[in-house]
Amino acid sequence: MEDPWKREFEFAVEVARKAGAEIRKAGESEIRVMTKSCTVDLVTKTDERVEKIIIGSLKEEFGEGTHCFIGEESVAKGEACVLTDKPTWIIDPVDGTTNFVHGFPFVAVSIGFAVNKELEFGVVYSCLEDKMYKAQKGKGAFCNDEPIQVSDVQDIKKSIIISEHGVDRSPEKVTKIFSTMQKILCIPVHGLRGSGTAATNMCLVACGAVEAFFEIGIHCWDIAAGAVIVKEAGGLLLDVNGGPFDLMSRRMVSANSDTIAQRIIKEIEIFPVVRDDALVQKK
Ligand SMILES: O=P(O)(O)O[C@@H]1[C@H](O)[C@@H](O)[C@H](O)[C@@H](O)[C@@H]1O
Ligand SMILES: [Mg+2]
Repeated sequence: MEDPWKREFEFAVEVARKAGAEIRKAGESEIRVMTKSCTVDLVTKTDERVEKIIIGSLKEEFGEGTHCFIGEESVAKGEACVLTDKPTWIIDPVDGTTNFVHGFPFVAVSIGFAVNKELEFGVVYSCLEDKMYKAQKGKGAFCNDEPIQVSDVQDIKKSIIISEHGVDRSPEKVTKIFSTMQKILCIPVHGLRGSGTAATNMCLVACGAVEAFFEIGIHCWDIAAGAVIVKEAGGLLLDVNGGPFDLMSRRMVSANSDTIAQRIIKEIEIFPVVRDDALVQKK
């Protein structure tokens, strides 16, 4: 099978590893914490610096203007968040920023790549675990170059489900989030987990450590890379209402099978979120 984006894929792995080393080094010294949308939506100088390193390296390697970029911290500063047909890098420089600030050991660099709005490959580097997850469309999923695949558990009562509460602390949303988690827990499932980073959660689905991850409130940069990795590991992605996966919708279910996905979807109490491509952009 032809491999038109091989060079971009291989370079993305290199850049993710370099970015991970920067994050580990930064974690050894004072971390300056700032906030974005609310007091618990944290960002650090490391997030911003690492995103600049990633995008700068990609522009240097592939030229200015040939590719588009959607980066979490660039969007936070007002850059557009619109997916066009052009080759587009979808980047979360530090997924699990709150974990990074607290020294909780799950922090990932997430680099997705889409062409004609189709995800071509994804790289997630869990840098404190030194686990490099990667996948190209049609070519399987790997962790540290070993093939990975989703769990074969079909009985929801023998599953672990992973989700996150996000940064929105409004009572109506928190109630829906925890009511959903309570319903799933009391199916009962073996357990509920949350690593604190969507990208890592998706890789845990891909390697069979958990059966499904769902979340309402994530962003395209949290899940673009993980989406390819889950699919190439034999999993599937859906909207939380059971419809087709929509990268920009800020909600999704990723699972090892449709059986598990549909059982989870039955319990999810949906609340509205503003799409990534409807975010107000810099004038
Ligand atoms: O803000 P980052 O750390 O990039 O993303 C985090 C996780 O990916 C997500 O799952 C979590 O719910 C979110 O709160 C947090 O922003
Ligand atoms: Mg992030």
